[in-house]
Amino acid sequence: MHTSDVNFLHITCALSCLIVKVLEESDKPILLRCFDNHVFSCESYSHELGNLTEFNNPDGWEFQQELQESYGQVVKVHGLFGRRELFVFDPAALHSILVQDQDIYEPPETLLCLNGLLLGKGIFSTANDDHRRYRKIMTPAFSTANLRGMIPLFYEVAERARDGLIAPTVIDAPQTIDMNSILCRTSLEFIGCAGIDYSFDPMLPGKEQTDRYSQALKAMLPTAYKMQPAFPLLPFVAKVFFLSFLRRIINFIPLPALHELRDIVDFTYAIPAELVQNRKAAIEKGGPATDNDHKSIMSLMMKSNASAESAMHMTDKELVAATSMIILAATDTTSSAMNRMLHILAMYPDVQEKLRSEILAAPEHLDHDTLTVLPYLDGIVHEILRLAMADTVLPLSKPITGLDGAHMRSIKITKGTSIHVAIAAGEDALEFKPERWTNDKADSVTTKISGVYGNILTFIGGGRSCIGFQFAQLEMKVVACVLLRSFKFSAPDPRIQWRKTGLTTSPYIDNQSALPILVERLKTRLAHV
Ligand code: HEM
Repeated sequence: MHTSDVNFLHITCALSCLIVKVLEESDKPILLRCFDNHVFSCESYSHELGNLTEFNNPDGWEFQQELQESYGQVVKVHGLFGRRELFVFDPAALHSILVQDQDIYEPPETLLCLNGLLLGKGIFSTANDDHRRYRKIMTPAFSTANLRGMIPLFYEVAERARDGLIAPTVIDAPQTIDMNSILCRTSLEFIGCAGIDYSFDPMLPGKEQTDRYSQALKAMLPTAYKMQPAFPLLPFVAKVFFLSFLRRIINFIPLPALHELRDIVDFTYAIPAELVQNRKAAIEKGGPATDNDHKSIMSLMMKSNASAESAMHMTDKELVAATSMIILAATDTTSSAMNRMLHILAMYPDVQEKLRSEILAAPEHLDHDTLTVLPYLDGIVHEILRLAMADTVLPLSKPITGLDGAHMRSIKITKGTSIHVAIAAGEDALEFKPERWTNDKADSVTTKISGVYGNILTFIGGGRSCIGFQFAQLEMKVVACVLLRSFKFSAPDPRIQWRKTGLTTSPYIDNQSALPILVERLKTRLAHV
């Protein structure tokens, strides 16, 4: 089964664009055991913006694919004002960057500063020990035991989407529905309810989603990226100016995008700040704020404030930053993956029917452990999330040849070089094969690349890997179980194109974000809708 027409593989990272920066001069990091290929330099670029335009272009994934196909395992690309950057596909190099030598590769300071100015101090705006501290505080909230407790919430949200957003439209006859808007609302509501115990959207029939907080968060990064050429100044700005002074200066700079961004930042601070205060007050009174409260990620994180270890305590500001960061990290990424899933299922009726049979043979409400082991569902979700199968990517063991003709087994990386981590590669990378995941086949590949499981880099790997990958997989599984029991999906609009939007990809038709799919109610199977 080939899906080049869907280009379904590209789901990218939450916030940091998968660029890391080398912190020390070193011969060590990139050990390339590649065949006699060249470190090619990408020829076409602008002197000011380098290759940024190509990377940020809605069709930027094609550019990355072209780089890999035309040049090889390591490509020299151009950053802002002619800076040398590397694009790396080689699995041994990726392992070195993400796992083995991760301490000498960190996200660029500009990016950490940007995230810090927009969201506050937290997991997305810090490096080294600070980052490790935030990760240590947040990790227990994503434990299997806690995820088990969240499953009923996931079902409650998916069923509200089914009953409020889809069923009323298809009650009499099949209809073409924009599933993108429904899945975006659903994924936000998932993280709202299970993440911070806050309902963004009642998901009632005929009502548009109007939550201003989520819309402001969504607009934050695209608005900031309008000022990307000024990003190199951010570390200086963050070091020299107090935030309160900076805020005052902004009022006098005649840049509409900057003012827009200031208002977004103010607004997105207010809601989590209120949530944190309410939760603290409830805890002080001795009980949870609501019935679900004790299960949400936020309240689980707040538990660390009772820890005897003071480094595990979070200030109110840190909790506010963590709230916004979790919502940003969890929303577009998951809705993009769920969109892919429905698009693929609508394109391949046999796959959809096979999955529906497995779901119908199981009880209607599954617990965590059953959701993790339904084999075909598991294969589909892994396959949708898969980005690269490294064992087929690169011939190994031979040195690389530099532009000067010299053979190299390693490349000297100068301090400050930015490295782009390639997350989609592989000979059969564009083929949709859920079967490759059955019986743990994917884990038996020979060349390991450091992802969180089974040789994929969808969630990156190492110390900055996605903390919510199991949360996301469970959301996708619950959505598949609830929707496939009730509806049949078919005839996706052939004009749907997957485009890079900010940091993830979304389905588009004529420059509008949309995933029109024909939805039919399965009457015999759904008495209650
Ligand atoms: C299909 C859905 C998802 C995808 C593809 C995804 C992907 C990623 C990637 C690639 C990173 C690394 C970013 C970087 O280093 O620049 C990341 C980090 C992160 N993700 Fe996810 N993510 C998803 C869902 C979620 C969810 C549902 C949550 C929370 C509930 C979450 C929370 C986080 C956090 C907190 C980090 C930062 C980890 C750190 O820096 O230590 N993600 N995610």
